[in-house]
Amino acid sequence: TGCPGTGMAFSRITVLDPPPRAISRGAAVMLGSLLTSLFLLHCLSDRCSRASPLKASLEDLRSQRTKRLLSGWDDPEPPSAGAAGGSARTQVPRESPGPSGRASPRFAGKLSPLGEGSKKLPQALIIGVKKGGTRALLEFLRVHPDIRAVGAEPHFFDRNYENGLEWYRELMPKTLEGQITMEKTPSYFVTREAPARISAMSRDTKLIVVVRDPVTRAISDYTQTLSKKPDIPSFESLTFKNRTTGLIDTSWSAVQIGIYAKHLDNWLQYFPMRQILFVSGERLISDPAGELGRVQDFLGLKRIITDKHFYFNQTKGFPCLKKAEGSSKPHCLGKTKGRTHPNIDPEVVQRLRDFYRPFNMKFYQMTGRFFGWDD
Ligand SMILES: Nc1ncnc2c1ncn2[C@@H]1O[C@H](COP(=O)(O)OS(=O)(=O)O)[C@@H](OP(=O)(O)O)[C@H]1O
Repeated sequence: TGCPGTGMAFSRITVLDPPPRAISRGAAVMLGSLLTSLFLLHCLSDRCSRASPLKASLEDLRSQRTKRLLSGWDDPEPPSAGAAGGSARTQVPRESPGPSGRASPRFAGKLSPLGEGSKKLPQALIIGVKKGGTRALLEFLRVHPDIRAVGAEPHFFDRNYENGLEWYRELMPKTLEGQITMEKTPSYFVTREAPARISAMSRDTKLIVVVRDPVTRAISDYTQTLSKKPDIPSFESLTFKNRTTGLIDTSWSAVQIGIYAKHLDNWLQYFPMRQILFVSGERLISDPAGELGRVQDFLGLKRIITDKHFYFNQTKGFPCLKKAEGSSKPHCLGKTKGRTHPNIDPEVVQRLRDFYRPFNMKFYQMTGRFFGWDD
């Protein structure tokens, strides 16, 4: 009646004369261990986690949320090819497949052939100004082998801050040692919270602001809105609080954004002037290589982008790249850059010039650069 005897008897019985119940128990044990081994093998090959329907649906939800957030970007210019910039050292296709296997038009980055490098938080940002020429500057900078940039506007420090720095870092292209990660979101310049938030990410962040005559900037801004909503009131009527008294409506964002001195004051509470570079939007058109030279110096990079990279496209009326980054073809910015502006009543333009003059003077004084908007 002892245990060993029972065991022997059991094993003998199962081999020689298995009763039906013993067979099914034995088979169940074998099947169970077989299935367990298979499952373990499956997990070792890293498939079990992906096979989990719960996890899959959580990931779907997460990526859907990110997609929703990203689709809210207001840059009307879809990144021309490949949303993230790349290195000239790594001549590979501009778009890399997203998690779905398809190239994501906005954030697809140009990876180095082995996908090496790591995603880092940006060390330099183009923070403004809206309609200043920020897209042109970013597209030109991306030609530099030591710059990698997100093409779309992440709007992290204004709209998406609650997503956290990890979310932000994930948007960045991979960089190798010595390469600078960049992004541009022109609304940062006028976002009250942006300086503190960027400083909290890193006090050493280099900031670039492309500025343009505030009057033409306002008209450009209005032209963009008009292209999306053709029914809006005229520029002239939006400019004034009261047309007869000539009181300018400073709460209209097209006017507000151009009061550069006021916005700059806010940045200077958090960043020293030496960490901010002002690029002339006008010179970026008339002498792109000159402005790019200043930017490369500011970023501590070798002056690789020179005159040789640009040609003036007569049809477009703007400088274009002889070879776009990662390509051998000439490249101009898209149709939404360099729009024809509507004619504005010259009296209204003059009234705006008078309005901006003192702010411009203050801005020249603060930056130590004369931008020549009030000649
Ligand atoms: N090389 C080149 N090609 C085309 N356009 C150029 C270029 N350099 C500067 N610009 C000027 O850029 C203006 C658009 O500015 P942004 O790119 O900052 O606009 S946005 O805030 O991102 O919407 C855009 O304004 P509009 O002319 O009003 O369309 C251009 O004047």
